[in-house]
Amino acid sequence: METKDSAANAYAMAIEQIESAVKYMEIETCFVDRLKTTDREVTVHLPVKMDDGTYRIFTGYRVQHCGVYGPYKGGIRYHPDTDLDEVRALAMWMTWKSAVVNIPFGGAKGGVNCNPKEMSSREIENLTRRFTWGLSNIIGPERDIPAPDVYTNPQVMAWIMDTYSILRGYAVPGVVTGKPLELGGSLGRHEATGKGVVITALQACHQLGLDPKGLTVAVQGAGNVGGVAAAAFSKAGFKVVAISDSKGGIHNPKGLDVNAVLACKNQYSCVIKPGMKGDSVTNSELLELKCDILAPCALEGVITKKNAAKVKARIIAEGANGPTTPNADKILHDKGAFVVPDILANAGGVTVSYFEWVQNLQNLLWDEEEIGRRLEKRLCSSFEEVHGIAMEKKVDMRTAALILGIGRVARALKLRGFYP
Ligand SMILES: NC(=O)C1=CN([C@@H]2O[C@H](COP(=O)(O)OP(=O)(O)OC[C@H]3O[C@@H](n4cnc5c(N)ncnc54)[C@H](O)[C@@H]3O)[C@@H](O)[C@H]2O)C=CC1
Ligand SMILES: O=C(O)CCC(=O)C(=O)O
Repeated sequence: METKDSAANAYAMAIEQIESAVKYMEIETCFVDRLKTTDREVTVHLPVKMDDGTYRIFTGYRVQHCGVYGPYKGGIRYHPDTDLDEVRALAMWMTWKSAVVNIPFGGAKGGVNCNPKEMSSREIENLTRRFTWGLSNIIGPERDIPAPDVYTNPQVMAWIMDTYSILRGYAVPGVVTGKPLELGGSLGRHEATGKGVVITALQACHQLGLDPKGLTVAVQGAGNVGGVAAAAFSKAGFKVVAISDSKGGIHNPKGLDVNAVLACKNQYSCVIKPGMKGDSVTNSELLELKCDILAPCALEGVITKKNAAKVKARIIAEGANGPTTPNADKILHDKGAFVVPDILANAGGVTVSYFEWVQNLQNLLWDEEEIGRRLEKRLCSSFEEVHGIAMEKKVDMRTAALILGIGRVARALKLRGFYP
């Protein structure tokens, strides 16, 4: 039961989602209980030398939810609001996501409670090396493979890889994905999540009989996911009418010059500056704009029971993890909105991370065309599977994706010998 209907507790959201999905499944209670708990939760306290010579203690987490399929997998976020419950939820969503796209990874997530915007590059490097050292016994190419998430990037992955490699005594590129290309990163990984949002949104348009040409899109978030998604929507013929970042957004109903907005973000760390064709918009206003597709690509818990009825988009393509609360899901479903859930819409990232890991283990390099082709094929077939379940069981796409993901994980647990 959802009481707060906000991002206040992502873990409560994740548990409520499991409870809704299992109502449509034949699954023993012991599996449900097992999947509501995590395999391992590590909290580390990290003394970090700051540029002024003082030390600050940061708290970091790595939660491994379920590793029945293979190594745990999931990003690491650096954010001032990160806490254990958020990381637990994100780890659970990783388990379902990998299962939905049928990738042999378990779910994990990591986070450090910090504000990287107020830290120098050296301080972030010191923090990252300490964090890696703290996790060094539980991560590794066969154990748990981090990747970028909010406010981390390929450089942070390079520091993780370097620290882990120093501890092992040889270079271990497969310990992280989303690395710089020079260190064994994969072509197409940077673009994968945002492109995946567009690939799955196109599938949703197809299901609804909508011609994508000229459909309007509002994108919340202008980082790795939102920025790439906005550019890919525009390239695919959609009209992007709004883009935001943490400071607010820009809106132009006639369509934005996406490249100019992203160049502004790159140069000035904001999406709007005087002289640009568009009006400023707050992040909450953006969610309620008149548009055909809304792509929340920033943080969790932004579409709630307070604003869901005011969302005008016909398709919600969830680039972010957990942007919609369970109460909001019901409201959106009742008003006929088509939600492409996070564990499908943003699964392009982990899919190409899997390709990166496979390339690292085999010491080979696939070209970008091959990666793009494999990514599209996997996302489209996963969309079809999820949509098929939604039709058969008469449920929304999130419930269908959870039924698929939870079902696969429960079957794997049973085969491994986790019997009632
Ligand atoms: N990077 C990846 O491959 C994947 C990321 N995700 C999810 O996508 C979301 C975004 O992640 P990234 O783009 O990687 O992070 P990022 O750090 O590259 O970008 C985050 C963006 O969100 C904006 N933002 C931060 N707080 C905001 C707020 N309160 N309102 C509006 N915008 C805000 C930032 O300004 C920035 O533009 C997260 O939910 C993450 O878990 C999901 C799958 C894969
Ligand atoms: O690329 C990965 O391994 C995971 C990315 C991630 O953190 C996510 O999908 O939420």
